[in-house]
Amino acid sequence: MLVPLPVQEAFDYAVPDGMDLSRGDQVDVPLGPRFLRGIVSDVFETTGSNRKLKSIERKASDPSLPLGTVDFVEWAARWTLNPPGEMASRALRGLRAPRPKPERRVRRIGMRQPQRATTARTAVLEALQDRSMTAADLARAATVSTGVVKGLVDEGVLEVFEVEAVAAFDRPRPDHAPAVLNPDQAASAKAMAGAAITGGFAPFLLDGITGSGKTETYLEAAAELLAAKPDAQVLILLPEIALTQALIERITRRFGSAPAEWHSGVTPPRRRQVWEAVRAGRCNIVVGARSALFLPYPDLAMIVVDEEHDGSYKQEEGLVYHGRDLAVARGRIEGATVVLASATPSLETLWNAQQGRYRWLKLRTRHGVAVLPDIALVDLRQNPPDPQTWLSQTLREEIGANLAKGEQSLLFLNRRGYAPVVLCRACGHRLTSPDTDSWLVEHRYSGRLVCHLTGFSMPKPKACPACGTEDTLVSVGPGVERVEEEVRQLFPEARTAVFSSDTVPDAEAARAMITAMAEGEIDILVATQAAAKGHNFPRLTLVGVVDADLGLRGGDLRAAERTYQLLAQATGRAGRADKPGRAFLQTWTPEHPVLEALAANEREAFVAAEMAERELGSLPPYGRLTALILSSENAQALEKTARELAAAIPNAERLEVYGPADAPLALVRGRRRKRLLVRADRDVNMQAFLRAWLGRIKIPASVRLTVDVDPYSFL
Ligand SMILES: Nc1ncnc2c1ncn2[C@@H]1O[C@H](COP(=O)(O)OP(=O)(O)OP(=O)(O)O)[C@@H](O)[C@H]1O
Ligand SMILES: [Zn+2]
Repeated sequence: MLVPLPVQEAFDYAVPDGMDLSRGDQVDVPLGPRFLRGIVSDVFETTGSNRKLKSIERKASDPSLPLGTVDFVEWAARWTLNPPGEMASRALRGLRAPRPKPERRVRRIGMRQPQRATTARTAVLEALQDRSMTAADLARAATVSTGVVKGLVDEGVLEVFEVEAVAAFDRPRPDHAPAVLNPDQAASAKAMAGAAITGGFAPFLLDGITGSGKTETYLEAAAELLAAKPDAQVLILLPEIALTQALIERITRRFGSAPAEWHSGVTPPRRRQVWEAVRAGRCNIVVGARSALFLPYPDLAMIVVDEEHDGSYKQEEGLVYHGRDLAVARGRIEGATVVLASATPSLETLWNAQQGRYRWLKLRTRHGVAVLPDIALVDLRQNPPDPQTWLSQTLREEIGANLAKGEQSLLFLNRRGYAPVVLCRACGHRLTSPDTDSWLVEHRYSGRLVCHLTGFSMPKPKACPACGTEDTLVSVGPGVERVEEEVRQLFPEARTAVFSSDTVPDAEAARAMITAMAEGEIDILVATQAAAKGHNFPRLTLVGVVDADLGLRGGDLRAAERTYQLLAQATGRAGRADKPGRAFLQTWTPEHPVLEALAANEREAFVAAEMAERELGSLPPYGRLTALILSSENAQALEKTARELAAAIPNAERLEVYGPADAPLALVRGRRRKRLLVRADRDVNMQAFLRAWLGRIKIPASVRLTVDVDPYSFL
């Protein structure tokens, strides 16, 4: 039995006589004074008189989980070392949400006629006929006010009744609005669709430059699959909620019906509807965030992981897992086709493609007349911005010229807020978060200083908290808000906007901003990575990267890879339609290999150099890593646990453990943090090693241990 508790084992319960159970069934089981919802993982006969087992209370009326879903959560738990019951409870999330409120609709009572037939009333009855609708829909259909509908209800011509709101997911129509694919696209779509129709695990890398039509291609593959197998289910994962609206609209246009949407921004009642529809096979296409992997698909035939390289697929809080890796695992378990799509695939995925584990499909050109933008490096040593400004002469002139032509520009800076650091001119004190090792970032829109790590915020103080002098706090460095300020001063007549998670907090706001951009209502968009990936802005022809060195300074395992990906994505927004695009990267180190590779559009050379470095250190994808993070409010308990953990390391070959050491972020929300890092060759069974190790020691309640298999953050 898998029950949602932080333990590694499954629980045993006795099956009452006459209860017919099988793997995947939902049951309620007693645990102490409570009942918990469990998933049956195994049913077996015991012999002999073992200890007395408690009995299952009842079999739930909720639908069972499909076997593939149970296999998947168990596999995911073993791989990530998360408790299986907690993984399983992920798969029940939508079911725990409340049902939507019943819908109130109106319908006619027999053939009763109104006493006085006005034009408005006749229009209502004509619009309604013998159907039922909500009063609001009916009024809209008849173009009258809802008062007219209400009048007819009061008179007894119409009646109000309640129906359970069932989400109807219309079947996608594969022949609704097919795209005409170019030869590369068509060959790729055919390969993916063919594999999905045949069935069996088939992983693909869909490797196409930005704007080459990867989305177009996998949607055609999905269409071909659904034409051959109308009951098949397709899951499309996106790294950011901000990208979902555009894709949903595209799918709706392509298939004549909207897909289901699944992410944290979807209301709980809606999530319940989606869960039930997916389980019942009433829904064929799901667009979602990584958590959509846990839905109970009975017939999953294709999983697309769009922008597969994106670090947002890694869930860092709570249950730590990598959505892309779990997508591949789910595909293997379901015997499905998995499509990893990207213009800048991760080194892990490229490695798998090179090894022949993934079939490698390539789209080499942009669709139609569009071409990749020309990328130029702006050497800030030759061409420095004026003091307290951030745009070089070159970039200013380019933006001005673009504006004069009536074309759109995007300025990319991956930093939210106004200024990343606030310091005191009098004593040099830098303002930090009170309980966390991080600088406070100034936000002018909200007038607050914000810790980006924990969300802590406070008003900007008048006096320095260290020396008490007034009016000495200065903002150092730029964030997007500050670049926007500069743009407004330089080009007061331009329509300027900021796109970051502060100005675009949810899917609705993203849709509004993307529409404004697509319709040409914005001239200059200053954006963080929230706008730099995946979007399709047809009128955008100039991209300026304000600080191309930013991501290279961190120096963790993937700093170069991530910077390459992010800047290739950002510059790839330019020139996607008929007009050619240009991109300018401002840098103090134009000789950096990452920037040289970007400017020369030489991804292969960059990848080869980066792979060679990883191979030297036996680092991913040539080796495997796992991080162990210990944290506690109690410094002594933390020290002691770290020492015990270090003393309990099992012997193992081709595997090393580094640490414990203070984490770079040594204090978060008042908790001290220590890290250990395990590196192993690829053929070492990392999970078995970790289980043996962690089985040797007991972690006290005051210390939290997080196991991060394949870490992306090293803080
Ligand atoms: N075969 C086609 N017919 C018509 N339009 C196409 C075709 N292929 C691509 N396009 C258009 O080209 C543009 C880019 O395509 P798409 O968004 O699918 O590219 P992508 O490779 O997914 O992009 P990115 O990696 O940058 O997110 C879109 O406007 C799309 O409609
Ligand atoms: Zn001071």
